[in-house]
Amino acid sequence: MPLHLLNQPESLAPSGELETPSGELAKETEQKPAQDLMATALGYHAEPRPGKLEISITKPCATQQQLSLAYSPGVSVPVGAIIADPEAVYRYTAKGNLVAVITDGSAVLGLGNTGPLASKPVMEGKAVLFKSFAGLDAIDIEVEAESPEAFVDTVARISPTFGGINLEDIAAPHCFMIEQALIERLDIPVLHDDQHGTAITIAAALQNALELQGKVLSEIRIVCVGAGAAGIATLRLLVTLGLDQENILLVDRQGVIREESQAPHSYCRPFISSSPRGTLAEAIEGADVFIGVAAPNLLTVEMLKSMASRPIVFALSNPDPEIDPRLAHATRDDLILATGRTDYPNQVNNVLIFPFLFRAALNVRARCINDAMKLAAVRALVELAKEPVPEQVLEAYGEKKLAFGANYILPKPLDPRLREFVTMAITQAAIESGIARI
Ligand SMILES: NC(=O)C1=CN([C@@H]2O[C@H](COP(=O)(O)OP(=O)(O)OC[C@H]3O[C@@H](n4cnc5c(N)ncnc54)[C@H](OP(=O)(O)O)[C@@H]3O)[C@@H](O)[C@H]2O)C=CC1
Ligand SMILES: CC(=O)C(=O)O
Ligand SMILES: [Mg+2]
Repeated sequence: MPLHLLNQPESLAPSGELETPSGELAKETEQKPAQDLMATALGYHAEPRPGKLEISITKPCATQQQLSLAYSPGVSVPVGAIIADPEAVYRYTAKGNLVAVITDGSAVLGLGNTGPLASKPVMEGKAVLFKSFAGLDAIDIEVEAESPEAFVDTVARISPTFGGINLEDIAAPHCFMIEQALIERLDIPVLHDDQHGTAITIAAALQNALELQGKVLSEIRIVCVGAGAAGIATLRLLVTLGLDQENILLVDRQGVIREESQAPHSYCRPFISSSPRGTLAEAIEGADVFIGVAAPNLLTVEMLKSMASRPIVFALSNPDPEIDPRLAHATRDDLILATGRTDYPNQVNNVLIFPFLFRAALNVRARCINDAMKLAAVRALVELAKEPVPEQVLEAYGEKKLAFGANYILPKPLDPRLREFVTMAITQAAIESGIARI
């Protein structure tokens, strides 16, 4: 049974009671929905058969002739074709539509280092999203690796099977070196989703939220809690898009990262601050934007109250955000709030991006996923959020109306337009930037 659910009956539930005027949550009434979620989630994963994936075959294999084509002797013919021309593998095998979702289990959602075995439901889940949102076949691979080098070696050795490698839930700082090493070593796209999928989604959501709040990226002051995969990649992308490096305070367990010696790893270096502010409470005072990619319940009511007018709070730790959304909304009515969860408005989650980055990359057989493709993905999400929302999406979410505004800053993950709109934008960027192979 997942430890997280067992140990945290206060885990947020969408239909729980509102907080009391004093700000305390009515815990007793919350336990019921949390227990319901436990039972429902376990039942969903266990029945009618364990897990969320199965393999299906695409060629008939019911007669002697079909068997002799699928297996010996017929199968030797495509083998010969691939020996003669390795690119023929894309014509005669499933490689070109197959993505590996690979983890070492070191940073699983916000649950921490669960190890590879316990990460399997999350990785199967990512594979489900690849298939249902982008039509890509994906298989989860959980690796027991004694070092980052061993992990890289394992992934490189199994890479001939796949058209792309989605690295998932690998903790900083190893994730940076692992992704870079694999990009250099392999000729298929490799992407660490928690870095780039998250950064792209946050960048798009932030641009739209800023527009709604009447603020501009180059002038805002931002506090990011979590100096890991998601935090570092997001700040890098936001700086590329115009955020002033001087206006960033990056916070880890020790507080604002202000000195090299205090930084948990060298990837923090560009974001070391000279500010006198040391604690999160000091950092957040007057800030326009809070980005939480760290752990639950780090942003207190007092901190939220101390932010600038019309603040933006992205509390993105999964499954439990840095602040309870109901508490946040009860504290301020001028904020725009997002979480990583499906059961609240404004889901800022990399699911909006990773299926389509790989769909586009595999469509044109791109050797890698480059910056032009990532920036095109940001723009596509920004634009799609401003289009009228189809009836099908309203039905899927049980909503009467959804329109660009404080409670709808990004398209919903179940929006079928994402597949065409976002994939097309990324594909176009791949072609124009010259990395498409077909
Ligand atoms: N909504 C979304 O789409 C996504 C959300 N996330 C969420 O972001 C979080 C981080 O993920 P990721 O970057 O991949 O993981 P990493 O392990 O790479 O980074 C987590 C970082 O957060 C820090 N941290 C943990 N607890 C605290 C704390 N109490 N105060 C300050 N810093 C803290 C860690 O420090 P230390 O190393 O000392 O533990 C580490 O620097 C997770 O909760 C995850 O669910 C991630 C990706 C996508
Ligand atoms: C969404 C996601 O990838 C994470 O929380 O790790
Ligand atoms: Mg993840």
